[in-house]
Amino acid sequence: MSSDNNNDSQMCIPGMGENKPRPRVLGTSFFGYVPDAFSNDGPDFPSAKATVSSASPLVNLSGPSPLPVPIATETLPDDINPDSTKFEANSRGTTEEAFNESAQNRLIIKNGKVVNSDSVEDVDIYVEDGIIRQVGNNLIIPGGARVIDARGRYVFPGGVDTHTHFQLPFMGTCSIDDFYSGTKAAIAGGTTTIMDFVIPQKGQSLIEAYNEWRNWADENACCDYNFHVAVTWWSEQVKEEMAELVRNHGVNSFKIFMAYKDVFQLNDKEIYEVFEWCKELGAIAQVHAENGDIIKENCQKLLAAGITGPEGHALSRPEDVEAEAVNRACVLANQVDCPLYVVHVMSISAAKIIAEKRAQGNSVFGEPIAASLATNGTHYWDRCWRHAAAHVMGPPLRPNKETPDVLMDMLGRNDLQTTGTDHCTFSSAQKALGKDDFTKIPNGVNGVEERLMLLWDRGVVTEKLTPSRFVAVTSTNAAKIFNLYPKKGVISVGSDADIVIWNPNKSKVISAQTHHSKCDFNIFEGMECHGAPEYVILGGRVVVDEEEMKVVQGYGQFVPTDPFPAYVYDTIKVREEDRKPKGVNRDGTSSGLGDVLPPQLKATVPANNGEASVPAITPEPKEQVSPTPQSPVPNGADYSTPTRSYHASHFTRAPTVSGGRNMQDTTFSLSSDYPSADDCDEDNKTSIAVKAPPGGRSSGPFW
Ligand SMILES: NC(=O)NCCC(=O)O
Ligand SMILES: [Zn+2]
Repeated sequence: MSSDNNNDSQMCIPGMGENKPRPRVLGTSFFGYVPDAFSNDGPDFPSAKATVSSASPLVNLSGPSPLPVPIATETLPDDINPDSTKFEANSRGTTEEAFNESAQNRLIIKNGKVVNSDSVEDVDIYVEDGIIRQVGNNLIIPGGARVIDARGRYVFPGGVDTHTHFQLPFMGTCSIDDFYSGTKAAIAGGTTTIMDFVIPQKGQSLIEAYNEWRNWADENACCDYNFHVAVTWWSEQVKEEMAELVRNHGVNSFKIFMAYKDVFQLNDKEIYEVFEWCKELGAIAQVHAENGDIIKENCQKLLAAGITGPEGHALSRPEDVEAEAVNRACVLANQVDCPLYVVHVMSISAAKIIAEKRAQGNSVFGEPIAASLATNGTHYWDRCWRHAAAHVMGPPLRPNKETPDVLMDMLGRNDLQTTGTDHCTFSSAQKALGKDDFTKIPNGVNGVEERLMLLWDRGVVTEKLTPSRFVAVTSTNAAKIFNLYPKKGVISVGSDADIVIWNPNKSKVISAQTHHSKCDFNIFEGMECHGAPEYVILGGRVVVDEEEMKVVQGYGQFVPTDPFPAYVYDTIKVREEDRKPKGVNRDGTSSGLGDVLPPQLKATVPANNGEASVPAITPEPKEQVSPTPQSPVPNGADYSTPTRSYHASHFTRAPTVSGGRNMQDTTFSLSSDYPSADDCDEDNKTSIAVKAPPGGRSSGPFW
């Protein structure tokens, strides 16, 4: 529920520097605490020991269900946050012994349609101690677990929001949603992991800034989280601190700004060097792509011409100013074979450049956000200043009303890969800092709560996205790119039990009156979404229970990310090898071109112009994954029969005992001479495995 409207106290920076970072008790290894998750012998459930010697019977899920055991509702009073409790413990694993030793840490989700990025299956899920222990049918599980009947519902991995700014000190104020309200809103919408940005001031130590952000998040986050770190200045110290963050602080991504001149913006030489260093460290380089020099000039001209309102913001940052920067960032990153992730893709022109560069083999990923996928920039011309200012963000929303649809189509085709929100909210009072000058309006909009509902309504219901593609772009791809996979982004044995049970037949109307953000405005106000979360499970705990919020302040865990994500860097290695410069051996005996042309030149050479016959490099056209059940597969393979047979052909290791994908398997395959950034991505396949498919639209009558 929206509250605290226009409250000055919201502009402070709560808890700044008071606490030390909280150690992660479970260790940095994804699966250190699930030693047998991948063994064919089957998982050794902690509860099994108790089960054998106790009266608790084994339950066969194909038989009658045991009575549901309601999960503990938090009982600690919390005056400040009435619908949550404060988590007093250091970790959710160690101090909640009572929870862990009781049946309440066991959960069975039955009868749902389980959607992963590469499959849709009618299977049950058994969760114990925060981890998915079994996936399949006729599971043999310990008794006394809570049962959730998911009949008629989809069940998919918790959302991963790649882009938030909670309590960001910015433009003379601080974004109003802190790590408590922001993550609560995330959970309400089905997102269980957020990735926020540490943004040091120019000249500030990156480690010091990182520790500040960790303090804010560690005490308050209701959902899991980690950090990208912005490189806002450049020096030897910054280089060393980037290495330190990668080595010892679980950071594997760094963002540079091409905008915010004189504040955060780096020049091209610096950007080149940051990219080169990211590559060396095995990190992902991220870019806020807008030409800050042009924006500065435009702003001065507009203000001089008397345009001071929010429309000036849009006019100062036209689409080609974004597209130019995206292109430049791609060129720079490509010189040093650095993987590039373009945050908040706001325009068709920018998205097209990403698609073109990917088709040329660049390692580049594009992240449209909830705002660019569901609304447009005509709002900047609204007669109400408050309304127009509420939409101010950079890059701006585009006045072209086609933009959201085109970006959604491009997500469906894998021209774009992930979705975030750039959730960075400012109250109307905060936005009013720029009432006489649009350049002073704090930039930022909401979206962390609405992202999944908007993606489902505008993507799946319209058949631009299949349910599997929805999962890919709301969690799996992000998890793969940032090396969180398979801990996050998949429902499989050994993964964190971050699960959403989604009712495709439920409708919700978005409103600032009912949202969980502290902001007094919602840019999606009045939009009706078909499909909404009914249950959200985080680390095995039911935090949205039939729509009732049961979040716990501080329950969220920091999730460290390792460098060199295989999903990204396997391709980079191949590409780098392919493009290694080689000199020409001029022995005087040959005329014409040698056989050492680099691949990027070969494509432009007529076949008979040299000694070697040179195939043109034509990337495979990307097909939309059709939502039509059991669609024909080009090579004639029948992927409609048992899902795991598809896996068997695609993966090299044996499946797990329940038939799940072996998480140690690589997703990388040398399927083409010249792979694009994620040819290894099963989401690119022209078909997905569908078992007892829902058919047609996701709303309306269900199977
Ligand atoms: N995007 C925006 O307008 N605000 C958040 C800061 C940033 O990402 O530029
Ligand atoms: Zn941002």
